[in-house]
Amino acid sequence: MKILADQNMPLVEQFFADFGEVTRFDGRTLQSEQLIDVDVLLTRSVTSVNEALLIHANKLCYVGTATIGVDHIDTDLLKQRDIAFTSAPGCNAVAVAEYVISSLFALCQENACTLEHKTIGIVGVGSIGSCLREKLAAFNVTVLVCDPPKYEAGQLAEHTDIDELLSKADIVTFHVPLVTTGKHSTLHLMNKARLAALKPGTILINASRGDVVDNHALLEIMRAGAKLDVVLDVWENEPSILTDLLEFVRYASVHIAGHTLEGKARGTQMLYEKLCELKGVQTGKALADFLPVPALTQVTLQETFSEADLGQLIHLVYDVRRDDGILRCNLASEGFDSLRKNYPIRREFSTVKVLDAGAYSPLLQGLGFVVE
Ligand SMILES: NC(=O)c1ccc[n+]([C@@H]2O[C@H](COP(=O)([O-])OP(=O)(O)OC[C@H]3O[C@@H](n4cnc5c(N)ncnc54)[C@H](O)[C@@H]3O)[C@@H](O)[C@H]2O)c1
Ligand SMILES: O=C(O)[C@H](O)[C@H](O)COP(=O)(O)O
Repeated sequence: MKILADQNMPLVEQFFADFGEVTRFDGRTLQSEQLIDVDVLLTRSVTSVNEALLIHANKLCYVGTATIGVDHIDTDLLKQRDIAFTSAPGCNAVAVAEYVISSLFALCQENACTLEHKTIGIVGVGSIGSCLREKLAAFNVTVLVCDPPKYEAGQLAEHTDIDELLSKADIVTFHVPLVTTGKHSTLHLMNKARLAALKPGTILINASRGDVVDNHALLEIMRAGAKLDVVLDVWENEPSILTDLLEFVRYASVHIAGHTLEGKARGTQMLYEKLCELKGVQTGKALADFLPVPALTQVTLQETFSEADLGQLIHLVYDVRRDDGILRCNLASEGFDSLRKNYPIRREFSTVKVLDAGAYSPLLQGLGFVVE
């Protein structure tokens, strides 16, 4: 079996070698000829899997994307051609939720405020939105959620209309798929009118897809003096992003919110499990067999630890400002894709055991730390 895998996908050889020969490709430049005689295609979000790419795919029987978003895949075409397909739902939900938590604590530190009594609007309450909601549950905050498709399907008990949510929220964070048609389209969900209507001081976070926020409109209102704390992980027209926006963005990163080692590796594992299912073989390999020991494994809290120190603990594991620095210092010389490819190792909160957490145990557990 010939397996073609994106070069930025970890652990493919470890998981897939028993199925056949693994060849790597550059996700942005994959050509249709490279799919001749290929049985399995494993992609990330930068490869459009469409008619043009599959024109020479004479043996393709399985396509997997190690991502949650599937806006780069023509799933109808795969169905028509009887090619099995899977994405990796939930693989990086924890990673993105931790990106948001890290951003919020960094902003609180720099703005000399706390999360207490803030109203946080989560738009899109799927894997990521729900994970973030759970992490925020132990804090004294009001969480408003907006997810019309889920609400209409009876899968969400409460729901706040987007415009009402935007009018009330101190913090609004987007976790929707990119949908370009229909009544729940998310293309420019944050258009100029909605951006302009945000209260001064609002924190606006987009770690979903760049096109969900109209970047030119955002630039326009920021240039006109809007007072927003903007955090952008995703951008319109990646990798050629609107660099003029950077000076108005508090934390900017290169679409890496989901790129913890665990998040990326879970994606590969999920594609492996699907292939095992398709081939009717047992899944003999687990993530824990391959993940390296993290650099930081244990932290002991002292009696003096208080909620004011929480940011320090969170940022020990992951500080979004590292990634902001990477983008600002290297974008011009390295380029967006290269910074994604060479993203430094990042681990999840669950890789760190917190000792002597005492009264902070529930809060820390809720955030995802292991508490003993
Ligand atoms: N920045 C990153 O690294 C990164 C990582 C993972 C996912 N993502 C993006 O985040 C998106 C969400 O991920 P997820 O795992 O939570 O997906 P998910 O499919 O589990 O959840 C998405 C939710 O958005 C809801 N939704 C759809 N249209 C909506 C609308 N118009 N308004 C409000 N809600 C709407 C859906 O009903 C669903 O509940 C992905 O589609 C992907 O594009 C980005
Ligand atoms: O949709 C997703 O899962 C993410 O956007 C994904 O983690 C990031 O994209 P990629 O690294 O696959 O290009």
